[in-house]
Amino acid sequence: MNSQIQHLYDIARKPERRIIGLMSGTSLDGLDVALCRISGSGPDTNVTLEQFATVPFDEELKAEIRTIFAKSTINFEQLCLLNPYIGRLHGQLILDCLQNWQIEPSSIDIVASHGQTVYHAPKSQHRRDKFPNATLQIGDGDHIAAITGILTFSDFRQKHVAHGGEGAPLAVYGDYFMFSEAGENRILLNMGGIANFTYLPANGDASNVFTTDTGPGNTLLDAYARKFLNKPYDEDGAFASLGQVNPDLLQALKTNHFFDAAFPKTTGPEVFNVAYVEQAQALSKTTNLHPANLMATLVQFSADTIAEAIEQVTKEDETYRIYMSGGGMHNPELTGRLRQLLPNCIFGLTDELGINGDAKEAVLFAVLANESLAGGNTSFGDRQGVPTVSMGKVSFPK
Ligand SMILES: Nc1ncnc2c1ncn2[C@@H]1O[C@H](COP(=O)(O)OP(=O)(O)OP(=O)(O)O)[C@@H](O)[C@H]1O
Ligand SMILES: CC(=O)N[C@H]1[C@@H]2OC[C@@H](O2)[C@@H](O)[C@@H]1O[C@H](C)C(=O)O
Repeated sequence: MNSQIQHLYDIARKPERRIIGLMSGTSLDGLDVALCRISGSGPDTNVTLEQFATVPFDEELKAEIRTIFAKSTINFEQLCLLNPYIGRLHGQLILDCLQNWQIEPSSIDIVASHGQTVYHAPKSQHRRDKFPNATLQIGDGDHIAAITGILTFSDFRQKHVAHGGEGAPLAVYGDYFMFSEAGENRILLNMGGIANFTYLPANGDASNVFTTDTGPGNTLLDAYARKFLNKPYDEDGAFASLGQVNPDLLQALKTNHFFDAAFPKTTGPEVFNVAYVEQAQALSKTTNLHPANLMATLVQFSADTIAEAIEQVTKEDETYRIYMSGGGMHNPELTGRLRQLLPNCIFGLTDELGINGDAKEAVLFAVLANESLAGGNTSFGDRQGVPTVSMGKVSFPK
């Protein structure tokens, strides 16, 4: 037997595994590196976050990725070059983090890498009947395994697509395994570039659990922060706080079939981008809006669409706790508006549940790899969008 197969088998049988989860999201802010200690599987999964770092991307790398990111027409050579480049870079960043933390790479069992999404195209978006849901993440796992010498799981989303899902959101699995609590209706709200939430009913019934994207989180705010402020984001919503919401533009922004589609559903910056906003401005005759008013309207757009989606799963006579994560939780303009819109919900952070909200998505991929190794038995019912599968492809270091 190939000794690497034996090694994989041995890791799968361990009572506890050390797994590094990696996430580089739609905001292109940096690589989230979460070193987790995980035991059990399925609803008995136990995660301790040992270390966490976000390694910021420099402007040069962001610019390279942006040449192909969420664009329907790109330079194919650039895509081909970035695939191994990002894999090697992620591998090197893992080694750097381990060195900072004074941890030997040989003590890590698995790397679980999301990669960089470069294009996301569910059927509802591409609308070409003969083609399935589609999504593409790059930063090949073979390069991460070769550089780090650590067994690597990667490319988690394709299996979800192969079983009828849209390849996202995958948060449903990790959120159910880590955060489901009998007796409490929970909503795990992640506000990254795109916002999504997981609904965890108090009865703990896996067949009622789902995660759905709600639309933009920070992606439009960041795009206009780059444009108006020459900064990667509007820190603490300071610029947005100077503006007034324009109701006509807000209405035009909310006019899109994505918001009428049933849960679970996904989207990305392929839809919600500067061109989308410019079109809404043209339709609502608000092209001359003051930049601060535009920013305030975009914050309201994110808040309204998140709140309206959450209202669809909440009942007036029940209590819900919302646990926030993702960069948007740091923006008081966004969270303040959400609190106003959802007065019946009690707001907190996933940190209260033991997982740092900035690390949550990276932890998810560690949990998914753990499930592929040691679980895979939890049924989420026979629903499209939450297939019961083991995700991730294996890369051996040699
Ligand atoms: N202090 C702050 N004030 C305002 N916004 C902030 C602040 N801190 C972080 N953010 C926002 O959070 C973003 C990063 O969020 P996060 O890392 O969760 O995104 P992501 O993981 O790339 O996205 P996705 O979940 O869509 O893949 C930043 O680009 C910025 O918009
Ligand atoms: C295709 C893709 O990368 N989607 C991301 C993105 O970022 C947030 C939202 O859009 C979510 O659908 C997903 O990531 C999280 C980790 C998920 O799959 O749950």
